[in-house]
Amino acid sequence: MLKAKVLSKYSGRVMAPLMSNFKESHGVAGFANFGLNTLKGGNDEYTREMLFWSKQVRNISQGSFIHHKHENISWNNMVHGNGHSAWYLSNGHYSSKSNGKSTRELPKKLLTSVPEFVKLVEVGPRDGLQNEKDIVPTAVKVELIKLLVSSGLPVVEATSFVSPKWVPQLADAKDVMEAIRNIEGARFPVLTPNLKGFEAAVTSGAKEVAIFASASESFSKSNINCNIEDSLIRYRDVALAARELSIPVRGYISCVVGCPVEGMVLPSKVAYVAEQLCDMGCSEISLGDTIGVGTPGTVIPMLEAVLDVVPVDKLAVHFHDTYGQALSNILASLQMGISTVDSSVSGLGGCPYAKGASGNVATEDVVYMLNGLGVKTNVDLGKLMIAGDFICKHLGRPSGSKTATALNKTTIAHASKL
Ligand SMILES: CC(C)(COP(=O)([O-])OP(=O)([O-])OC[C@H]1O[C@@H](n2cnc3c(N)ncnc32)[C@H](O)[C@@H]1OP(=O)([O-])[O-])[C@@H](O)C(=O)NCCC(=O)NCCSC(=O)C[C@@](C)(O)CC(=O)[O-]
Repeated sequence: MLKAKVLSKYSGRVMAPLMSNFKESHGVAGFANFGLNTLKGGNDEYTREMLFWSKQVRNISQGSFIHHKHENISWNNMVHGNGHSAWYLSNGHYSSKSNGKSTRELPKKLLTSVPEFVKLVEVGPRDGLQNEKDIVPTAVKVELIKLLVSSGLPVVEATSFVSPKWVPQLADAKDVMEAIRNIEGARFPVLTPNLKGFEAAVTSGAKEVAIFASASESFSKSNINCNIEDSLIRYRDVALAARELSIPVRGYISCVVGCPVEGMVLPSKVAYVAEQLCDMGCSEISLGDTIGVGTPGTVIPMLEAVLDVVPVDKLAVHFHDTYGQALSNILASLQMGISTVDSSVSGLGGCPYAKGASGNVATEDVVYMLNGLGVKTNVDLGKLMIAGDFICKHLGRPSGSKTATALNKTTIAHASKL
């Protein structure tokens, strides 16, 4: 019932435009075409949904979407500043602020379901720094966290209480927690893979924890050294201990679209793990495209499957940007009602157990897009860029954020004319 409702609600709005892209890319080989190849792979579940969408495209192509295309948005509009996305200012900057219209006033068919407020969960200090070749000093991590909080981010994932043999980059978890103990204005969840990690986290002052399961057996084994069922048993113990202390638990699911070893991951597998995490009392479930292979074409069916079993207000999305698809996937997720988005300042990150995966979507890019949509985040983009500059200088490399790069270039270009 819910499934049918979700499909009828989203397939027309979201999938019709997407299907024409599928058609165009049909037949292109390689992993970059991951979504489509999985659809072509003869998998029944996908094939059924594919047929459904094709029908929707035929029905809609004569009607609302094509017609709508001419109504409000054109590329010229956007670039020259009459649209909602970017405004050229006299100081040589583009502002991503919308032109004062709320999301509700934006083109109705595509954007009415986008939430008015999005909670950003900054994962840079944890997901970002866990993958650095050189270990970042504790003092730098702490300064980064302070700068991120001062930009207005409401949640900053601070570190992980995992085995230091597995992730030496975060072996200073206790010291980080000690140093940020008195920082106000944000919440600081930490990753805990088992009871040992949970107890250490609580002793170090953690008030929120996150457990991290996988939708792929192979990734579960390489990341936490056990299969999915055993991980769920472990996590039930953590969730129980947390409930006794009234500590909220976030549940992650990795590899929600693809796995570095197994390839395609079925939406039903993701939904199964999501339901288990929900049943054990997770207050939020973050769906991670760990290797960044998803496109809206694979992300939407996955979200539909999860929405059948977990209420939308409990869901968060976590996209790595390996194939440059993260922002489109986020927009599709927002259109489906999800209002919590994970991101990483300057696009830091990657998972040490997912070879080839690049960083998370950059927080600066997400804030820029949300500003353009008129969606509130309470994050100050300028202050966020200061945090990004700080960590990039320390790491000795350019920002992974296109927004930060563009705004910094504009500033330099403008200054050189003065
Ligand atoms: C889960 C384990 C511990 C199992 O590791 P194991 O080796 O199977 O565990 P064990 O119970 O046999 O213990 C081995 C040693 O680790 C110690 N140990 C055991 N637990 C802890 C602990 N909590 N803290 C500190 N030490 C610990 C334990 O005491 C023992 O020490 P020894 O006796 O050899 O000296 C290990 O595999 C591990 O730490 N894995 C974490 C790996 C990790 O952090 N990966 C990155 C997470 S990112 C992710 O999952 C994706 C996500 C969330 O970002 C979403 C996305 O991007 O999509």
